[in-house]
Amino acid sequence: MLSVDEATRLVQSTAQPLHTETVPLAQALGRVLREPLHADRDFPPFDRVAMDGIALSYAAVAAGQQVFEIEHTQFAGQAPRPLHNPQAAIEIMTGAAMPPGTDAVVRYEDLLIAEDNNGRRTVTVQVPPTGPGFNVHRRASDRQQGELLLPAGTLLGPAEVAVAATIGAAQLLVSRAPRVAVVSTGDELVEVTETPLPHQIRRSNAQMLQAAAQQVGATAEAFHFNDDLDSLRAGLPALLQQFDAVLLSGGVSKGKADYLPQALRESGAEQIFHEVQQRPGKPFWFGRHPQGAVVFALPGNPVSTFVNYFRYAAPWLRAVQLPEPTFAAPTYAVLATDVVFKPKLTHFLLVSLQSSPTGQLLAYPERAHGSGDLASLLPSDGFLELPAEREQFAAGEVLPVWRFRW
Ligand SMILES: Nc1nc2c(c(=O)[nH]1)N[C@H]1C(S)=C(S)[C@@H](COP(=O)(O)OP(=O)(O)OC[C@H]3O[C@@H](n4cnc5c(N)ncnc54)[C@H](O)[C@@H]3O)O[C@H]1N2
Ligand code: MOO
Repeated sequence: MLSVDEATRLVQSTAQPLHTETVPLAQALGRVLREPLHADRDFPPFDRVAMDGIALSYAAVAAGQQVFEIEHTQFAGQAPRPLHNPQAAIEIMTGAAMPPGTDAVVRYEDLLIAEDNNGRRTVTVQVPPTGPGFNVHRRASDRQQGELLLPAGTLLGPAEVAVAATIGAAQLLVSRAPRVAVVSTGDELVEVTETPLPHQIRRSNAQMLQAAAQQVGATAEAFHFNDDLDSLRAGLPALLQQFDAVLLSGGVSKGKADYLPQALRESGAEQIFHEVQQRPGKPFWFGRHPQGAVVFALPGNPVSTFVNYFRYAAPWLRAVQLPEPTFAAPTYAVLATDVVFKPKLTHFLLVSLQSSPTGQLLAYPERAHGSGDLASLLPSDGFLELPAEREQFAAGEVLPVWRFRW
């Protein structure tokens, strides 16, 4: 049977970059940038006043001057008017451009302003600036015009959206969202809005996969088939041709109604593998339509579907949005208790994660009644990957962790 590493390599080998599209900045969150973005101006674009107070020439302070006449007041957004008399000062606000002739700023907290009967205002500097540039955010001190800010392949979060906004990138070239068909199979499954009979359950896996695919920037449509070879044969070919990925749950193990591997093959999908040396999720079927979708047919037990989605499908859905598909390396956590797992299978162990006072990420195994225990996902933050070669895992061991909650 295929190892988890071999299965991972085969899944990764099917990732091809998706085409691009242009979206308005307001819709770019969570998308992957497919063009490099450079600074249109220096950051900051002018010598920026960093404190509310007065701007003056440091040379006057260095010469021992403490009292300055205020020539005028300048607000942010006003074109700067120069300082005429180098022994005077300009009252000034944070965000304004430094007026020509000034090079240092004194905060209101460090000065006293007095006004005489003629409305003439003078300022006494109580805490002098220590040099030119004091309380000034210097032009180009952060980034220079033309510098690369966001390379192609950057995942756009709020910080990236802000940087795109500041350089005037109102439209962004991003990866097209992966189009995903989410397919549940099974006669026991009813709609979420229905009241199940005693022997039925609601279709939770399809909702889960749809939500999870949306989380990585995909658009996901849901479909359902009963355990019936003819309806699978009739419905699957269109899905395989129209979508980038088809995520199925259920119908892939040894049951008499587990028709999916056969129906997928008859619908034009090539099997790449069936069954991986892992728990949960051993019956995982993976394949591809030569002109269409990559197919993740995940075992139907809810935890099995969930864990296998995050272990194989989510990284794939992220990778195909990159200019050159690459797969993020796993992160690591410290096992908090001893664990014994005897089968010769890679074990995906549900854990909750806590940061220790010494800065370690500690993984606490969560109680779970096997891969049918949907509710065991609730206290869990991710799953550890325990290698198949060993049975005993000691508290303190560092192991790969796949997080589904941050
Ligand atoms: N003889 C064997 N039986 C089973 C094996 C095996 O190796 N030999 N493997 C077991 C393992 S491991 C798993 S996992 C399951 C997976 O089987 P299927 O992928 O064929 O899934 P189903 O039988 O269709 O369903 C399993 C279970 O999950 C529930 N389910 C399915 N779809 C959904 C959904 N959309 N929402 C909520 N729940 C769903 C379904 O009702 C079943 O209870 O097979 C073992 N059997
Ligand atoms: O894949 Mo099954 O989930 O081992 O129970």
